[in-house]
Amino acid sequence: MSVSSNSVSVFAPASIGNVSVGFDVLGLAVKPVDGTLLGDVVTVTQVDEESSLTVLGRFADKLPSNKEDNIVWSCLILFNQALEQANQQVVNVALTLDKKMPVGSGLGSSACSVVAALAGLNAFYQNHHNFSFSKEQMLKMMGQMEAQISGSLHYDNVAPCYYGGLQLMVPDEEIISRALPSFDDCYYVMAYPGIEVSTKAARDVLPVQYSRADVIRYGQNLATFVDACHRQNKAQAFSVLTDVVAEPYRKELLPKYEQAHDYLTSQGALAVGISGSGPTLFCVVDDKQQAETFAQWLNEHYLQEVDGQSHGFVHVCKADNTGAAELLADS
Ligand SMILES: Nc1ncnc2c1ncn2[C@@H]1O[C@H](COP(=O)(O)OP(=O)(O)OP(=O)(O)O)[C@@H](O)[C@H]1O
Ligand SMILES: N[C@@H](CCO)C(=O)O
Repeated sequence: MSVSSNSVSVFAPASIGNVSVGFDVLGLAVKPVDGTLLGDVVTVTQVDEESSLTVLGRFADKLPSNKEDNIVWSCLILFNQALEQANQQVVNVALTLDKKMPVGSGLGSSACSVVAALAGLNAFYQNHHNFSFSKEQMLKMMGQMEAQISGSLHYDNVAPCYYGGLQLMVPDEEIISRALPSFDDCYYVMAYPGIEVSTKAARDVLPVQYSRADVIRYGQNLATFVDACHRQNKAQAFSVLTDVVAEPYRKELLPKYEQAHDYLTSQGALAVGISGSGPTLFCVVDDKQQAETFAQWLNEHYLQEVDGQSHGFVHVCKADNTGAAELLADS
């Protein structure tokens, strides 16, 4: 991708929301080991004419055709309001969204667009107008946009997507998210089956109340996982990666999920779970060859055909510790 002197392009990566044990409070950014850009790219270019939005890319036709209904446009409006409040000059920009991420996939698709747009605008103003908002201010705006599109405020996709790595949401408005040490030798096999599950629909199937036993198990699993991350104890971390909040209810929405989960677990996967609100499945291993073998199996057994066509894909990934990143010319 080439970037002209008055424009900035930012890439924002896919993420695993919840990571099984932290419903709405844990998220991990991931990147394919083969170098594929799994995420969205937004380019911001200063123009004399009115501001505009162009949508390109493999999944562009899955988005509303009206620019006002695209979350990237809402990001521009929010960012411009924030500039005015900060007494900064607002300039007209042409935005281009390269929509590489399937919508309703559980890969944090809307978060990728939100983060690429807002981080792109911030980098543009920093590079060309010598002004930028702080990372904390940016993350708050990202959360606001994610809430607008998905109907509820959860940072578990935008925080890892923006900051990179494994992020834990903390109940402090000034901090919002803390980085946890992740397991950098692990592979995350991400299998998107090619069907759409809306985040709202996947939240609607969840119970309103949970039993005391589930609450205790949830707290113990999350606490044990966080402790194991800090001590870099992989065996302990993945032995408790069991979701008692969402997976038991959401798996009904995901054809072939349960069979895939049971097969991969029986073959030695360290953990298998639903990425975000699904339908993407993630599977953790610490051996590259095993990751490739599982990826092949998931390609053959988890992807679905819709109207005779398959839109799914499988990627062998690692943790993306960079998060949103400016793309340099010709990168
Ligand atoms: N740039 C955009 N990217 C993604 N979704 C968008 C965008 N603009 C508007 N939308 C709309 O927002 C809704 C996003 O729904 P949802 O939250 O289920 O998707 P998602 O964020 O892609 O899901 P997930 O987090 O599971 O990947 C869809 O109806 C989609 O058409
Ligand atoms: N934590 C959110 C993530 C959505 O991608 C959920 O599971 O509903």
